[in-house]
Amino acid sequence: MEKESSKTIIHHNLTNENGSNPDSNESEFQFTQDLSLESIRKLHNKFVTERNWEQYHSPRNIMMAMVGEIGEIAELFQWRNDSDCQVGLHSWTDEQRNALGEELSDVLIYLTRLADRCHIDLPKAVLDKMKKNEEKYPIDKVFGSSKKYNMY
Ligand SMILES: Nc1ccn([C@H]2C[C@H](O)[C@@H](COP(=O)(O)OP(=O)(O)OP(=O)(O)O)O2)c(=O)n1
Repeated sequence: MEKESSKTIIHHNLTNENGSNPDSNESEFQFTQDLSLESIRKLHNKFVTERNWEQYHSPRNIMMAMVGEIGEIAELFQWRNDSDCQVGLHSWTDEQRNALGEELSDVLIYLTRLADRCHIDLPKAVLDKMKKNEEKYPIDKVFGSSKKYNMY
């Protein structure tokens, strides 16, 4: 049987038999299409090689850089009240939203770099993990509940 691409598998998981996503409608938030983890890995690899920075990019250094960037995300949220942290972050200024986008990007860039430096095929690992999550949390058992799997 022909091997299904990651893209096809994701499409199957997110759509019903009519090809539409049962969990969303057209007006809901979506990402820009078609930026794969592999393309991020390649772009960043080029950026690093052009600067002769591979020597600094050990798995441990990249892991620490990623944690630092996660701290920068936490800083953008710290001391805000609940009403300022609602879905969509509509009360944030454009400047604050741009800053968040930059920090999230730094984390994603370092995450793909960390997977690359550890020779972990991240897209495959994500699909495998999603499958495991689905098996561990069957919809009929967990619907509407946020308990951990060992509490059912
Ligand atoms: N040795 C490095 C340094 C930077 N970068 C790349 C990956 C990140 O996307 C971004 C991080 O850059 P900075 O360390 O300058 O961090 P910030 O952009 O968060 O700046 P600041 O710390 O001033 O907020 O640059 C990298 O790959 N390797």
